[in-house]
Amino acid sequence: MYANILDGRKISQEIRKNIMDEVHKLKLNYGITPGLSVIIVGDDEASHVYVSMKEKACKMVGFHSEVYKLPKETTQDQLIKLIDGLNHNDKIHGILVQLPLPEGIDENLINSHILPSKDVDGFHAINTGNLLLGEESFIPCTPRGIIELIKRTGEDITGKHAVVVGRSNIVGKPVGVLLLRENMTVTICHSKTKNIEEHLRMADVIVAAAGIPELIKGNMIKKDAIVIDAGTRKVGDKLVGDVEFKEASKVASWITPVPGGVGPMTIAMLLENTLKAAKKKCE
Ligand SMILES: NC(=O)C1=CN([C@@H]2O[C@H](COP(=O)(O)OP(=O)(O)OC[C@H]3O[C@@H](n4cnc5c(N)ncnc54)[C@H](OP(=O)(O)O)[C@@H]3O)[C@@H](O)[C@H]2O)C=CC1
Ligand SMILES: Nc1nc(=O)c2c([nH]1)NC[C@@H]1CN(c3ccc(C(=O)N[C@@H](CCC(=O)O)C(=O)O)cc3)C=[N+]21
Repeated sequence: MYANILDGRKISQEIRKNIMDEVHKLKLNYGITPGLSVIIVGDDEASHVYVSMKEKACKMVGFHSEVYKLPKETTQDQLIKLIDGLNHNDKIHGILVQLPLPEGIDENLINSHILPSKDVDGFHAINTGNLLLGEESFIPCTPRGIIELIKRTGEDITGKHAVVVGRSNIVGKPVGVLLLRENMTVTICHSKTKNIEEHLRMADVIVAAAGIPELIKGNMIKKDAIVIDAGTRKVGDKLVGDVEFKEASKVASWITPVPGGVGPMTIAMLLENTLKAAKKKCE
């Protein structure tokens, strides 16, 4: 094993500890308890697992947390009414609608019904636009977690080449924007990219977010690259990333494991965003 491991579990624990302290101060000085509402529609098993992880994390740091579990037949209008109520609820500082939503519900439309100041996922068009403009905004949790992991390597990435695999609105695209903000030169690959291996071999930083188990092999990675694997896919009863971990860790300088890499960081960043939303109440 050549690579250093970026231990998302450990880093997220440190972040949570800080959040816990901040929550304590916020309660003591302002009487505010950060509150997060999570809405989940339908009965996708993996989504329910993620939501209960979020709920548990909220409880651990002393947040007020509410989960709304709605049947898959829920209409767009019903969902909007629920969001409207939460927008007006003073106990709630952050609202998250778990994706994907059942067919027939417009995700962008739903996300843009959340007040931008409570949009802790950063998926509202206003937050998305501000991210692109370089203005203050809520930054999506997984991309934020990925940048935090890269920073923890301590390596200077200025002017170096990043290759992102995946262009979704929740991971690939925003992570590309954030890497650009870190002064990297960014290539974004996707399912139509013809010469993906060629791009990968040039990368100083690889961010994998395709959701294809072990798509990226060890021999596609440049020596000493930083490899961040956001992919998570159940194969049998194992959770597998987009990177062939064993081979990749023989060439990369830093690598994230799956599980225990990007996943826990996503949740830590959700807590940070919710804390930030609650703190705005004290300004
Ligand atoms: N750890 C965490 O906290 C999180 C993990 N995830 C995981 O990250 C992965 C991606 O999630 P998400 O962005 O929502 O997924 P999407 O399915 O929305 O997007 C996948 C992206 O990967 C691209 N892609 C698919 N196949 C290939 C291929 N063979 N070569 C290159 N690119 C390909 C797609 O291209 P195209 O656009 O052309 O279709 C698309 O842009 C999943 O495994 C998901 O579980 C997601 C969110 C959080
Ligand atoms: N509105 C919205 N916001 C999201 O942030 C969001 C979403 N929808 N839909 C789905 C994806 C996925 N996601 C994960 C969060 C944590 C882990 C995580 O902590 N995973 C653990 C393992 C968990 C397990 O064992 O299954 C790990 O990687 O170590 C994974 C995935 C957030 N997402």
